[in-house]
Amino acid sequence: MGQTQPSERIKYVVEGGHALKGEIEPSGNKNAALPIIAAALLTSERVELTNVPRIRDVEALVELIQTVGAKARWTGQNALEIEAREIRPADLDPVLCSRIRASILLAGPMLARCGEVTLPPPGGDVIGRRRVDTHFLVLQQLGAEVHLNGAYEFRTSGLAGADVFFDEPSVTATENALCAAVAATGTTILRNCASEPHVQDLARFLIAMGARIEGIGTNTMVIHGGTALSGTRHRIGPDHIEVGSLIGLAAVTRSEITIRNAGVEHLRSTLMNFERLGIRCRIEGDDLVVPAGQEMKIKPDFGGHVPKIEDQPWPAFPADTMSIAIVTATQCEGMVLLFEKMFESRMFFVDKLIAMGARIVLCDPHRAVVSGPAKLTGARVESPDIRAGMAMLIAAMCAEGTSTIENAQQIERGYERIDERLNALGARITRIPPRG
Ligand SMILES: CC(=O)N[C@H]1[C@@H](OP(=O)(O)OP(=O)(O)OC[C@H]2O[C@@H](n3ccc(=O)[nH]c3=O)[C@H](O)[C@@H]2O)O[C@H](CO)[C@@H](O)[C@@H]1O
Ligand SMILES: C=C(OP(=O)(O)O)C(=O)O
Repeated sequence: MGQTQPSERIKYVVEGGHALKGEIEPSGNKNAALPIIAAALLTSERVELTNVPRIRDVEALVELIQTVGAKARWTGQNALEIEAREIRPADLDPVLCSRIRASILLAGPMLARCGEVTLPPPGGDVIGRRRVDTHFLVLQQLGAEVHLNGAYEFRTSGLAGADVFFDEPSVTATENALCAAVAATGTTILRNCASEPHVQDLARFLIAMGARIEGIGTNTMVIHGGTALSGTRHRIGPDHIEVGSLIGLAAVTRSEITIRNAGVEHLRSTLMNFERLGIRCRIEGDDLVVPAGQEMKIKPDFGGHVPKIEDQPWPAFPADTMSIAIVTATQCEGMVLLFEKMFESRMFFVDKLIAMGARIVLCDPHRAVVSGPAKLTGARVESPDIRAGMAMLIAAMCAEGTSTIENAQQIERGYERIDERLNALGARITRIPPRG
């Protein structure tokens, strides 16, 4: 079922300096598809999902739900059917779990269906410490016992609603709590929880299954648990991080592109921060036009002070768009501080941009000052994580000469057929090996 083997090394050879033109549609949101696939285990009935991104992380989670007994079948390029008639808390492959962060998302649904699950530690992007404490905190309050024994052992004799306060608005912990709470008896209140578009999408999916959830899109959700959950059909929403990536890409390559069905209601903080870099987009219905000839002048704060782009929990600027903002800023006139608060090593990739000619001072693991514009030159670089990989692809596309991006399978964990889709707009990306 996997499109590429885990051990397969992929590289992109990119010829820089080509402007793009045309229309593109974002894929479904990876971080919505993952909890929704896990939540399909909550019912024994058939769930039909469309607009599922066909990416490595999704393929890995599909393999994991098959291990516990679910039947999963791709019925189209982006259509996935799941039927979890009989589920058992089988041993999950530690290597597969360590490849994706989302393996932890099986905790809530498996507790609800089987009363137990043992999960090897999750993986995901290597961008700093990936804490799981919030997952334990919230699931314990909903009636689970958690033991650390190399793997994480979750067990419950019955989930019960509770008034839960999150120590931080963790995205995947909120998703686990939602799945546990819909199956718990009584009412649950989740306070200080996450509210990202993918959390909202999961909540809507659960409602379509029969759950009762209030407060979607806010940091307090109320769940009236214990309702019977049935099969349903659901379309995964567009990936707002991919939209942010496309905006940055269009701006630095001086291209005009139209992003169709961009999910504009989720783009306010993204658009606001690109405007700080002198990049303005036009909203036309649910499409987003990135016009050519952007000003690309960083707007100082009032009084001429250096402005700041910082990530924060939703609805503020998403952490996953930070690497894209950094590479985009290298092509803008002026100076800006980029402040990443969530992960200790997400910014380390800037040394690769510096090697290409970018003017960046990494002040500490969380803050970088970018001064632009800088002429970038093609180089051989390696992608450490999904978003840094995309940032390097963007850099390579606006650089003079040819670049090679090694470890591009990282990019493909999060972006579907990105080489093909960008080449259709005029990019020159050669994937090695070619797609089979
Ligand atoms: C599969 C999935 O959905 N992955 C996303 C999810 O990961 P994930 O759910 O793993 O990330 P969390 O939301 O739990 O937290 C991420 C990190 O940020 C820190 N933290 C969190 C909240 C906060 O207000 N302040 C803060 O500093 C945490 O300590 C942690 O180190 O959310 C992250 C933050 O949006 C994204 O980068 C990931 O793409
Ligand atoms: C950090 C990311 O993903 P994950 O949490 O799956 O590692 C990301 O999508 O940028």
